[in-house]
Amino acid sequence: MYEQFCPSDLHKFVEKHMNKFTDLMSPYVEITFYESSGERLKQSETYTIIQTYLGANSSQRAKRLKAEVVEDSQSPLVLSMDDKEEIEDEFNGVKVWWSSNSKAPTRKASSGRPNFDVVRYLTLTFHKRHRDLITSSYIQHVLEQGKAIIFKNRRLKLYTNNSGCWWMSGWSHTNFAHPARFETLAMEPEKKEEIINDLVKFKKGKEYYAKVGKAWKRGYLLYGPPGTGKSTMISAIANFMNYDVYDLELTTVKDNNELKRLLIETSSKSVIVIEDIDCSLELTGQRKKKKEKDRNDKNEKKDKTDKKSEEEEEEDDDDDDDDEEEEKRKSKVTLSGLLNSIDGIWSSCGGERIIIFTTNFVDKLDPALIRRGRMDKHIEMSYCSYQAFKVLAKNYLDVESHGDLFPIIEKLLGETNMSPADVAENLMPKSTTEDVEACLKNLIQYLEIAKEKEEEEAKKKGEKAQLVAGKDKQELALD
Ligand SMILES: Nc1ncnc2c1ncn2[C@@H]1O[C@H](COP(=O)(O)OP(=O)(O)OP(=O)(O)O)[C@@H](O)[C@H]1O
Ligand SMILES: [Mg+2]
Repeated sequence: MYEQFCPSDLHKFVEKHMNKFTDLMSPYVEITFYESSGERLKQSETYTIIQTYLGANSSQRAKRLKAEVVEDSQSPLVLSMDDKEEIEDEFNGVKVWWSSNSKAPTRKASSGRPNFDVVRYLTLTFHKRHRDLITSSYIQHVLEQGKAIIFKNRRLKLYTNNSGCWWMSGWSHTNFAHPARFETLAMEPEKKEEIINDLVKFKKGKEYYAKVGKAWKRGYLLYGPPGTGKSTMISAIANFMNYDVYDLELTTVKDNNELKRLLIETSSKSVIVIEDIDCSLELTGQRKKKKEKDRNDKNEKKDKTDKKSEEEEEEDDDDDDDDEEEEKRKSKVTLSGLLNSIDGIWSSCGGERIIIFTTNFVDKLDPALIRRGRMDKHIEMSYCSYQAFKVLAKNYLDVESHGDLFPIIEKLLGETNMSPADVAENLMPKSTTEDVEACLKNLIQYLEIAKEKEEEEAKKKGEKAQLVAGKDKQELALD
């Protein structure tokens, strides 16, 4: 007995064989990229990357686009090709076509449970004579470009190891949204240019570092008085490089092992920051010195006091317990631990990292810590120069000159030390009625007061020095 064919079966049969026939005859090849794969229908990373590439390339050409809000992206809306849309792309003079498609859900997933998810996929079509070029180079190009766009658009992250709980270690993060940029950073244009060039060279240096056999990293030491823009510079660097920031608080790191682990956990394309390095490291030394001093003081006291009351002794015991608890919480990171960790991170995971130390007192630092190779570039952040003031005036007041006030400010800035933070503070209008002239006059007044104070202090110092010199002379004469 022949099986009976119903009309729909016949239709399917004809369609299937027609498709096979056209496939055989067609000079075109198709590659399909599915949106999700595997039992748990995990979103395919490749699909997202290609979709991003096509979104960037198609938004000008495609007529129907899909808009989505994507977490972790800087742009509020991310555009991509809508369903059943097709666009043309060209690579090395070869045309290819991409189409965005979807299939109705299959009735059952392999788990046996009903499956309601629409299957989405992107199809790449090209002539079979370009098979090699497309499979070896074009797809690679699409993936690289797509990744670069995702990287450029992502939100930067600020990681901190300071959770507030001494027993908890590891990084926690939040979005990094500091507005500082090199354009708004007040410093001499040549110096700024030099730093930007250094960063650009570093970013493009992957092959160079590989060639000379060095880990792809760069260390910066930013030093200068408070309020001269060290932290602002770090944010400007992170924004310029599009790198995440790891703000490493050394004083909450338990010991050298934890420090090493934290550094190894940092990702590539990041800035690792240790602020006020002089304070962080001295803690260990200071703590030891302080403890020794306390112990000596106590012993001295004991000798002097013949007998102590029981109450006093109990108090002392409590103090010791507190000391021990405090001691446990304090960082046991040592200078050599820090040096080893820094060198370790470069050798074990060498990819694209910048490490920045800041300090107010560069002379206090151990030369080993800041030697070239560890801290490749030493950048002095200095008091506000006239050039730096001009950047601040443009930022805060949107002016590049104003009557004869700029030359007065130039003269005063040359005669006194004022940080850009103080200058900026004085340039900000104190009320809605204050105009540019009022703000500049405020600054002039502040600069004059600062100058007078500096002169007075210098005078006092001079008098003191004279006094000391006079005394020394007298003593010498008596001898
Ligand atoms: N060079 C600068 N360019 C632009 N703004 C600056 C500059 N220096 C300081 N400022 C302003 O002053 C504020 C304080 O500066 P910042 O925190 O960067 O100083 P710092 O050198 O890190 O100081 P500290 O040594 O106390 O940490 C910033 O928020 C910024 O508004
Ligand atoms: Mg700072």
